[in-house]
Amino acid sequence: MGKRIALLTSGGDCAGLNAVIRAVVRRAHHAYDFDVIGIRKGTHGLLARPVEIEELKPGHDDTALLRLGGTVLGTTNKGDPFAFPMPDGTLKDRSEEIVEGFRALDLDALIGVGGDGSLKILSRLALQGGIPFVGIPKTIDNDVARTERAVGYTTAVATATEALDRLQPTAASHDRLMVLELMGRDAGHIAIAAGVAGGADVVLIPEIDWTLQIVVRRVKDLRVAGRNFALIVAAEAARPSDVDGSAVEAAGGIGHWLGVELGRLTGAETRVTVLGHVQRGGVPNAEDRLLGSALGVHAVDLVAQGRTGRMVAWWNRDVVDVPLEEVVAVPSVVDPQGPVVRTARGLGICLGDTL
Ligand SMILES: Nc1ncnc2c1ncn2[C@@H]1O[C@H](COP(=O)(O)OP(=O)(O)OP(=O)(O)O)[C@@H](O)[C@H]1O
Ligand SMILES: O=P(O)(O)OC[C@H]1O[C@](O)(CO)[C@@H](O)[C@@H]1O
Ligand SMILES: [Mg+2]
Repeated sequence: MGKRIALLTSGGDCAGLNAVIRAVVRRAHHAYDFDVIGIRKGTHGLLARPVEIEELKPGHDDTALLRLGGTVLGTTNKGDPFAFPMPDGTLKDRSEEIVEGFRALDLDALIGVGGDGSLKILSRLALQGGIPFVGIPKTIDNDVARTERAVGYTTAVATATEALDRLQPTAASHDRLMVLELMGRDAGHIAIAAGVAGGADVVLIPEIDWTLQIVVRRVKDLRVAGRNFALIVAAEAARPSDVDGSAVEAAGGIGHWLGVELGRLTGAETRVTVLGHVQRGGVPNAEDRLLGSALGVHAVDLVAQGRTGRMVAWWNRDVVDVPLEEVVAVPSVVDPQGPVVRTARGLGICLGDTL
């Protein structure tokens, strides 16, 4: 008899999630005759009573899902089941309610698509409830360990690069300094990649110590060298080491703070763009569709083989799987000695630590 497997998406949405959903449903039905139950809004769907679910069946028109941003299942990055915020302001462990919700559905396994935070939560729930679980990495932040790429990352980098393509001509036309703040809760993967691809003059990321003083000097040097504009990229988590970080929070984030400070200290007319959720939405690029499809197929194969407690991953031009406990142990941040940083330095991009 075929298995019944559940599928949920969790954490911040990103482009390519629907390609994953399509792949899981197709593989489950066509190769194994499994039923797939979609759980709505991540773990919230299993907390609700009645649980919020829908049966997912492959349709002849499901290719539309490949092109569709967001997640048709809904998602959440709020309401940690182990410390759930209650209306009275207290935090409550509601994990057992989720396990009960899962058990009541008489399911054989759970596939969860999530970033670092979600995969940590879902693996803990799976251990506690004895739920056979397979994880699929997705996050624009690309900070999931043991995979070279998470679904959604390359689309976000393409969007951020396009933002620089659009900022450069207007910066040059108006003799302006443009600051672009990019997402990345704790990591600078989007900023360093888009900074290189989009020709930034300065890229500031949390993994490399940088000072405002050096950024100011680079901007002034550019002007002396005859450049009439500058492109500064800052990851949202980047903070200067020569200024109290609270000033950044007070300004409303690193982008706005840099805009004020660089304008003041260089005399350049400055404009700030905070790209925000534009990086999460939109049509997935070909790479995220391919990655999402490959990881979705492999996740179902693992369930079919009874090889759970693992995350599917992209490594060395191949689809592989790794133990979840290795994934959740540490996040993947930008390697200051790695190839992208070396490339940036090789191109003469200032990373705020040295001129
Ligand atoms: N029910 C929940 N499911 C998933 N994450 C939750 C939940 N409640 C709270 N969180 C917290 O929200 C954060 C998840 O946000 P985060 O944005 O990092 O999501 P993610 O799953 O890691 O994916 P992404 O990085 O793409 O958003 C984590 O720090 C996690 O602890
Ligand atoms: O959608 P929210 O709750 O504003 O979360 C934003 C965060 O989620 C992400 O987009 C993905 O983790 C981060 O880059 C960002 O810090
Ligand atoms: Mg995350």
